[in-house]
Amino acid sequence: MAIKNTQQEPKTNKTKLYLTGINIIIIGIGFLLFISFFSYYFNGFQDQSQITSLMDKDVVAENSFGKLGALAGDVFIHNGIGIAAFILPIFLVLFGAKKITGSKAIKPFGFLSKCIFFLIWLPIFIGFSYPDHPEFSGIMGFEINDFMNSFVGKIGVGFILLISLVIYLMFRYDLTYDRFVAWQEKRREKLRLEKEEEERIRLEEERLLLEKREQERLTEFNKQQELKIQQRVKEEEEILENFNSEAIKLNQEKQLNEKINTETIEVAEIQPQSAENAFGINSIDKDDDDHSISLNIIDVVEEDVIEDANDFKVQLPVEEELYVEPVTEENLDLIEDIKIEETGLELKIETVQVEETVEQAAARIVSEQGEYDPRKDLPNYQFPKINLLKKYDASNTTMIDQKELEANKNRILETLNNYGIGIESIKATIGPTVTLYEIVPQAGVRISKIKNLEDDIALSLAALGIRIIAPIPGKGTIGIEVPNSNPAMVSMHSVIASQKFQSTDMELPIAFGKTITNETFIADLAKMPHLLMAGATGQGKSVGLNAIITSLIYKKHPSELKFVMVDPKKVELTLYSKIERHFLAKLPDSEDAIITDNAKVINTLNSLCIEMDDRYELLKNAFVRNIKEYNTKFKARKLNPDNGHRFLPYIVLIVDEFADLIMTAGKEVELPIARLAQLARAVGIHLIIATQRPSVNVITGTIKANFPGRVAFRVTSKIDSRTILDSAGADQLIGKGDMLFTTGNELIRLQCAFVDTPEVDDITEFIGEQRGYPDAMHLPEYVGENEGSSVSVDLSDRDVLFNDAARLIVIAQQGSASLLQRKLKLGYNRAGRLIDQLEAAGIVGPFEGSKARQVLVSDEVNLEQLLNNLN
Ligand SMILES: Nc1ncnc2c1ncn2[C@@H]1O[C@H](COP(=O)(O)OP(=O)(O)OP(=O)(O)O)[C@@H](O)[C@H]1O
Repeated sequence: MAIKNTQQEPKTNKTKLYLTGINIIIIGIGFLLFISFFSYYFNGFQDQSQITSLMDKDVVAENSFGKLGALAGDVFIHNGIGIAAFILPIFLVLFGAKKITGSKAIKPFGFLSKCIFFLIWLPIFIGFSYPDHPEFSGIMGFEINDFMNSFVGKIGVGFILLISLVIYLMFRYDLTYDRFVAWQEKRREKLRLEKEEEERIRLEEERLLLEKREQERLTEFNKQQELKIQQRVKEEEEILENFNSEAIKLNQEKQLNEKINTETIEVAEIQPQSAENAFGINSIDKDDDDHSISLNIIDVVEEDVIEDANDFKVQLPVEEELYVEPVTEENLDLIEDIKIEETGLELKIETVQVEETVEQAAARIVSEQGEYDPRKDLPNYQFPKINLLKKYDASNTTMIDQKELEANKNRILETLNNYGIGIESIKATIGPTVTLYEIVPQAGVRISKIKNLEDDIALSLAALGIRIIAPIPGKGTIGIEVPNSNPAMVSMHSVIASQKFQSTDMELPIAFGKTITNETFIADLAKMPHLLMAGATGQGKSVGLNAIITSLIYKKHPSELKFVMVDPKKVELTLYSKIERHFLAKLPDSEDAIITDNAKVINTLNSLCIEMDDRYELLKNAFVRNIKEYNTKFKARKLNPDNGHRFLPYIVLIVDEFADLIMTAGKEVELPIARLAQLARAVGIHLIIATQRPSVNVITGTIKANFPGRVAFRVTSKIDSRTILDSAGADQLIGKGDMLFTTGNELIRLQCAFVDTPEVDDITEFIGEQRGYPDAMHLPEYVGENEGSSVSVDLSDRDVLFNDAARLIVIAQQGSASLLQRKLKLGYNRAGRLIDQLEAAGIVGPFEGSKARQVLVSDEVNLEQLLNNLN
């Protein structure tokens, strides 16, 4: 057997060799035909005329493959199928190559089956489209087309060609109508996604542009601030220089006095021990009658001449020699001892007290008077009672019934099942308005698949507001939030009365409402530190604002918290005017504490910026970093109120309709808001801004970046939701206080607590009837750029400090507002106004940029005359 096998092998090899040879010939023929066909298109016309005499030896064909090539071209192209004839040599080459290599990648019959249709269709099509070029359609294509043309007409031929191509493609590519529709849908989806992406990019670009502009504006603002500071520093340096030259003058005078003293002592024949010892003795008067000497002594500690004070009477006979020690704080006691024990002199000396340190002084005052209690201003103030809030019907809080739960569960499972998604387990958590179904999908199910079924699940549950959280952060499950058919109302009463709120130690606790697990949810505004609220109209924004204000009022004493309320809608916050004297802050010259006029908003916001700067100054001087540390230090009486220190209440700015403000006042509002949002957190100024329209030109990049706390009630579009929350979701809420809250991390779905207008009315009434402060807290004055110009100065309405300011300026011969600020302890604005009045009265010259103003009155005598004239 083994021998037989070895004999067979060379035989098979040989067959293979033969076959390879044959296949090489086939490939060769393929190439030959291909080149012949190709060449035919260039030389076929010349060869055509000689085609009948090709057998004649003298006839030379132009074709690259000679007569044979010319013949092949004539048969296959001219008399055959035209350009479609190229299919044949390609097939031959592929066939031969396949047979030799055995490669699966080469599929000659696959190629042929794809092209066979075109062997017929293409010649007819070319004959139909280019009847003047039979060399491309071949006689066959030309004739068939001609025949069909006479039979069904030109349109008929075109129609048949088209139909046949469509049918061929349908079979070839399996193109059913469903697939066509699916393809269409896919295309539409792609277009939609592209559009969305374009929109996103556009919005992003818009946001970046606005941010850039914002940045530029802020840089400009900072530059101006810096210039102002530089000017102020310069003014102060000049004043310091003046003081120095004054000091030098004084020193010279003092030295002159010393000289005179030495001379006086010489006259009295009392020699100081040394030259230094004489320091401190201003003059010595000798009285010969009662043998006494009066020493007029300079207070060395203060380095100031204390005129006719400290007149030490030294009782001694003139003959006795007196050694006067240098007068310093330490040796005053010593002198006293010496005078009584050794010399028997009676020296009347004021006792020098050892200075207390700040800590010691604070401890002493605290032990005498106790810590500073800001609430002592209104000692009898009563916090609003909990029963002012309505409980609402208990049946309102009944939970979702079992049947609904079961039905929802089944529908969810069914829907997922229809899409081939298996579930391992499902769990329901019932919230006040929404029930959360948590599902664990079977291994291998893609989360995005479930997320995509959001609409299908909503459809099967026939409910609005389905939100799918895939996955729930930190849980590894997928959440499907389904609104309850009978939502329960979360009353403000229930959240305020909750243990969590009552025992919280947050600085500014806000009880928003309840979570999906029915827990009371409280957040600290001081930590947030600013809050942005958005929601379409009627979705619970105003109720939300009332809930926030109510929470704060229930926790804070009027001395600890002030609201600045801006209400362009004029009706939402008016109720709070009753607590003006307790909880509100306003500009000194405004009548209403609730600001409804947009022009006033600008002044108020700028005034808040001044308050912020003032507070930063106080914090800096107290060496603390934030309001909490500052107030603790102040309560411990470590900060002296004489140095301007005061207890700082939190200030919460509430703007009800921000979009309206931006529309009317634009950048003038945006700039101070952005400044406050960026800087005010440490000094206890917090912002709550609500808007119906969360579009990018209302909520600009800078504002957004500084408002990490966001609340979204229901909005109308995904884009709005993205603008406010940076993600979709708010468009799927169900309204009526259903809200999403975030501080930058996860989104929390909450049911906002409901507080009705009559309840707010009762609370404000309760507080308003109690004794309050004489007026709302006054914010620093702000004089707008236009208001402060000298044109509007009315000299008949001069500041009460006008005369003092004028004298100060004339004595110092320096027209600077900061001098007035320091010496008269004024705010920047009042000092600025005084300077304007002084200018109008002709006491100082006009504003000269960075230089101090010129003083036009040379001395006090002239000034007094001028002031008399003015009076
Ligand atoms: N937390 C809530 N619980 C129950 N119902 C609510 C809640 N919040 C709002 N609603 C209902 O929705 C209605 C509209 O709420 P609200 O006035 O707060 O809307 P809004 O967003 O301020 O509208 P607008 O912007 O037009 O002032 C309320 O009258 C109330 O019936």
